[in-house]
Amino acid sequence: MKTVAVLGGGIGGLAASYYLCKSPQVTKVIVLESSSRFGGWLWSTRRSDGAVFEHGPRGIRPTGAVGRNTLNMVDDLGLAGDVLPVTYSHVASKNRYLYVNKQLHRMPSGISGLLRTVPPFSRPILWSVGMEILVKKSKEDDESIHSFVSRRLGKELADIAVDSLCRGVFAGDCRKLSVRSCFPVLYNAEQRRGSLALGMLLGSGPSPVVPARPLAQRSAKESWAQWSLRRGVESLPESITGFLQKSSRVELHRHAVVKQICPSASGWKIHLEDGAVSADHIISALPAKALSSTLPSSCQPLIQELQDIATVTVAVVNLEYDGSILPVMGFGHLVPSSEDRSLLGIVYDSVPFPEHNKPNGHTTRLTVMMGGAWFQEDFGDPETVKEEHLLQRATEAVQTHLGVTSVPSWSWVALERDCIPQYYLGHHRRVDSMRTFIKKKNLSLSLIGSSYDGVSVNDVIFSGRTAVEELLGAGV
Ligand SMILES: Cc1cc2nc3c(=O)[nH]c(=O)nc-3n(C[C@H](O)[C@H](O)[C@H](O)COP(=O)(O)OP(=O)(O)OC[C@H]3O[C@@H](n4cnc5c(N)ncnc54)[C@H](O)[C@@H]3O)c2cc1C
Ligand SMILES: C=Cc1c2[nH]c(c1C)Cc1[nH]c(c(CCC(=O)O)c1C)Cc1[nH]c(c(C)c1CCC(=O)O)Cc1[nH]c(c(C)c1C=C)C2
Repeated sequence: MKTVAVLGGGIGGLAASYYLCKSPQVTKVIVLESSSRFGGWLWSTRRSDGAVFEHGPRGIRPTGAVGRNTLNMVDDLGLAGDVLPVTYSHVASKNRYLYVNKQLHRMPSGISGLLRTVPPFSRPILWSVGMEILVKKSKEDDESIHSFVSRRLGKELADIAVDSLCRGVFAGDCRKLSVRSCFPVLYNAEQRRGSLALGMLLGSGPSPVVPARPLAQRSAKESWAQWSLRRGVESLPESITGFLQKSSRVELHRHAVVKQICPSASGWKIHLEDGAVSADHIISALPAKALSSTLPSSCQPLIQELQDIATVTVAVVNLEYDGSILPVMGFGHLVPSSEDRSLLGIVYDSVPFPEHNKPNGHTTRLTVMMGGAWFQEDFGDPETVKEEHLLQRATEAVQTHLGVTSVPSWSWVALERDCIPQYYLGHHRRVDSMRTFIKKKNLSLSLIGSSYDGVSVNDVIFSGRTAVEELLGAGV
């Protein structure tokens, strides 16, 4: 019987609490969240007229073990009726664009797209994929994503497509990000099969077994590419919080800033701004740097490793326009760093999720994402950047990239500080070394959340589940 303290009430902390709560082995779960709300970066604005705007994640992938796991949770929480699926045949799945040489280019997809030379690329993608089979496997234990893709698929794909992809997932620089930690499927395909193409055909290694419950089965049958929720992605943490509130074994604390955690004879003493709580075990779902500042000096090597996990700041600008203003239909477009270093991309939210538009109004919702690894060099110190400046940069980009000359009828600017961890070269060694330290020192501490084993909502939820399984020694 255990008291477990969960530090941080983002989706990672909530997911861990949800799995803990399902086990009769746990006597008490104490969730400590510093802010006034649970959910962390899952943050949706619901306007009184019914329109929904996402300031964090907007689409969640249903595929793979981690995707099925999230859908199973959504099913269990009774949210299946609120799911907004986007199938692979939807225009938002088929059309993704790159903004290169001041023009939008549809990313090649389907066999015919891969067979032809499609601008901005100078030869067919299938040619690069075919040649890739002949490239020898690397003996390095890690490599930057840019170097990996240049070596295997050619510099052009690395400079344009992969540079953009890394901006559209990590808001990061593919020359610094680790292929092993950011795209383990690609790294494993080379290591196990000697080639990406063969890895894709034959599989690149085992993945956890997660049986599909009805919603996940429906997603596979209907070929969903991504999904959201009717009242926005924030409904997921809200629903988990509702589930936890019903349990007499769970204590949920908002405005509870964790200041210090100290190992004690029986586990941990956790110091808050006002008072302290004790726990047998801690699951930390705090960002790595936040956890590092709570640890005692006896944990010095761990403190240093946690501090060394970099993060980037992203400016997220939601815009609403009257009428249908888009020149093309699709999920959105990404901008490679060679075109504009700090303008990462624009999501055409109204296309995948028209249900989030103002009902009975003809409007278009867009989200412009800026900064990331290039934030400081363009905008300077996040503390001093002005919202009006970010809004102006965002509307100018909509004008130049999409030819929209009208003024947005509504806007929201969010400066999201340190919101995406960057898994730089050697990240896997750092994470291993932190977990080895914890084991060697017999610390009853689990590390979960986006700082370690994947940044997607699915990865973060799965990290919560894995930590609970390791703690309780059973499937949950
Ligand atoms: C703009 C943006 C777009 C994204 N888009 C997608 C997407 O489309 N699909 C996708 O799958 N993922 C997406 N992600 C990634 C995903 O949303 C995040 O990686 C994930 O939400 C991180 O969850 P977390 O619980 O690990 O961390 P967080 O959400 O950061 O939660 C940590 C919590 O800890 C709290 N905390 C911090 N310090 C303390 C302290 N001292 N004491 C107590 N509490 C503390 C914080 O307030 C916070 O609530 C996106 C992220 C961003 C920022
Ligand atoms: C332009 C900046 C960003 C956009 N989304 C994100 C950033 C930083 C964050 C983000 N997007 C995705 C994930 C999860 C990845 C996963 O493993 O599920 C995160 C953290 C999903 C995603 N978005 C794009 C791609 C290619 C992916 C990967 C999964 C998938 O294929 O669906 C493309 C994309 N993101 C943004 C835009 C404008 C865009 C382009 C067309 C916004």
